[in-house]
Amino acid sequence: MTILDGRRVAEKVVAAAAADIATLARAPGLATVLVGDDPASEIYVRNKRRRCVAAGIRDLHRRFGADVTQDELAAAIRALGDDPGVTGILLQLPLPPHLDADALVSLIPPDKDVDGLTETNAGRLALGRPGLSPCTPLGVLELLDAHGIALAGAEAVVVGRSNLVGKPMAQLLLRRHATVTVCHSRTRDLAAVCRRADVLIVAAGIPGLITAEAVKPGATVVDVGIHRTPDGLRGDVDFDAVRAVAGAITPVPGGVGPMTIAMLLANTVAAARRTAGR
Ligand SMILES: Nc1nc(=O)c2c([nH]1)NC[C@@H]1CN(c3ccc(C(=O)N[C@@H](CCC(=O)O)C(=O)O)cc3)C=[N+]21
Repeated sequence: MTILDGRRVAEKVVAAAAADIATLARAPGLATVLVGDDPASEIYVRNKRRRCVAAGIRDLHRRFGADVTQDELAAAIRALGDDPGVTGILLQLPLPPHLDADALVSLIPPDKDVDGLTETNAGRLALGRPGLSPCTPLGVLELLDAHGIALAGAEAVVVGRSNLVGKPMAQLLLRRHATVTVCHSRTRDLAAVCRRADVLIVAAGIPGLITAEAVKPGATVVDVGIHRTPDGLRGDVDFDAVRAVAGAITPVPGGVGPMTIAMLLANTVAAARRTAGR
């Protein structure tokens, strides 16, 4: 059984991004936009900024109170979009409920959209054209590739259908010639579908959802979930039970999370190149 070590692979991706940045005429500038005071979001954004700064990215953080209006935030995102010194924009989700996240994401110029969340980038991914894709699914692929896990012709099952993870994950796996099934909360007999998977990717947001009976012996299991429990950080996969049947598995923490941040750096470099026309 192989542990898919996200921290180790992330180090390599970050080092490659830092080397790329050193060759650019001007360092990329990433605007992380954080609204409100959700403690988990604060930790994620702090980690993202720290890694970016260490790689030579200019940190253009913007912080707004939970009571910011849609119009104020829209004006701020438009200003970042117009600012040539800002080469990437990340709007941390979720937003407080009075804000329309879709409308705000739509204001991000597609070539500054380091999260790959705009309609343009989702469409580019669906059509197989070059663009920016979401960091978490990109990180999952990078982690699988680093461990030589074959995707062409493999049965891949994705649990979860969010715009940030499940849907783009399915698109990326299709692009890599996997046979892709997408499951969700209304799937009948989730365990039976998951058991077909050679590669099982779980992004459901439900702690411990995947137990050993849902995993084919020898399968690769990637856990995108992250939950703060009294026993510490846990994923969507019952790690201790599933590791006994899986051929390879990601830990939480130390699996997909560090890869997400590493791919943010890679996307920030790609976005800077796109906006500079290189
Ligand atoms: N617009 C947007 N883009 C995102 O990419 C995005 C988002 N919104 N909203 C929330 C999720 C969550 N996310 C994580 C990033 C890093 C870790 C990470 O570094 N995890 C560490 C543990 C860190 C800790 O929580 O202590 C690990 O798994 O080893 C986790 C989760 C990005 N997200």
